[in-house]
Amino acid sequence: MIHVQNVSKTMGEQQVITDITFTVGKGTITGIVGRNGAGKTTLLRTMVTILDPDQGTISVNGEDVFAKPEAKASMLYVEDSVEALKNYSVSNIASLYADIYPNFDHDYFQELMHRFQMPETKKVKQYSKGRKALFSLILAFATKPEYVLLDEPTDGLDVIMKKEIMRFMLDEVAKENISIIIATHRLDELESLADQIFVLKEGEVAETFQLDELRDTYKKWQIVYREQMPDSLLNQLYILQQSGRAYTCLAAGNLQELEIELQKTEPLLYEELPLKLEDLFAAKLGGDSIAE
Ligand SMILES: Nc1ncnc2c1ncn2[C@@H]1O[C@H](COP(=O)(O)OP(=O)(O)OP(=O)(O)O)[C@@H](O)[C@H]1O
Repeated sequence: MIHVQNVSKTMGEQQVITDITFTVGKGTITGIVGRNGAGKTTLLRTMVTILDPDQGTISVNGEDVFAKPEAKASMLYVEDSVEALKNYSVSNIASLYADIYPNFDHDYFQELMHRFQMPETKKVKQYSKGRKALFSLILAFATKPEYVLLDEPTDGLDVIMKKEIMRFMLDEVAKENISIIIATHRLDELESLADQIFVLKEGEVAETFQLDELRDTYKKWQIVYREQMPDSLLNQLYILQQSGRAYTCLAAGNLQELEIELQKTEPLLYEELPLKLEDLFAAKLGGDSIAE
């Protein structure tokens, strides 16, 4: 677990982050969302001890990262790392990583290179922007960290590449129990993946969204009727999507009572679907981006 507790940081004259507190659990995806200049990079750089906080503490698995530098070894921060190495070949960089990171798994690296059909012979600078981003992630995950911190990992990439990278990250979380912390200005790219999202505004956590809490408050149902959903129920649910007589909806309030009412309307079928943060945003904000 990572604990960020009351962390503040001033850069030059400016208070860049103020009193930030949050926790990152194992095998989860955390989004740090905010506009340019909100303090996302400063927060990530402070977490991995590149910057010293003015106040507050950061601990990983119970160890303070400033008091015990080895505590930060389980975190890997990906920040344009490939840019600095762009004149090297892929195999040179893999060897370099193997030297620096004791857990670097060469077989896994090869497997990932193969899975994403990454040409191996090239110098990294010959990769497209999307391939460079993917290569950074392959390197990161091949070092088998517990926590990966990513700064705008899909910035400037096309939609297909973004989807590929997002799927890759979800896979890693599921298979390897890795925790990922992603800083981005695009809420919409995270809301279907993240377990929790912190919205940073002018260096402060302005809003927090947590899937765990959401599960206590909401239910998501898919309901199919012979005809249409009766108005009495329709008025009590938030319809996320309707396709003919099939409704995907969000229920809040007295969930037990609502389910009884739902059963009384005799739908052809209904089932509960897993909740995602994006459902909440759709219901609360009508899909507007809260990062704007
Ligand atoms: N070395 C520095 N000296 C003075 N101010 C700085 C320094 N580094 C960052 N800042 C200021 O801190 C603020 C937050 O920067 P930061 O890079 O953390 O934000 P960000 O949310 O990551 O934004 P971006 O997406 O643009 O990188 C900005 O206003 C920036 O000008």
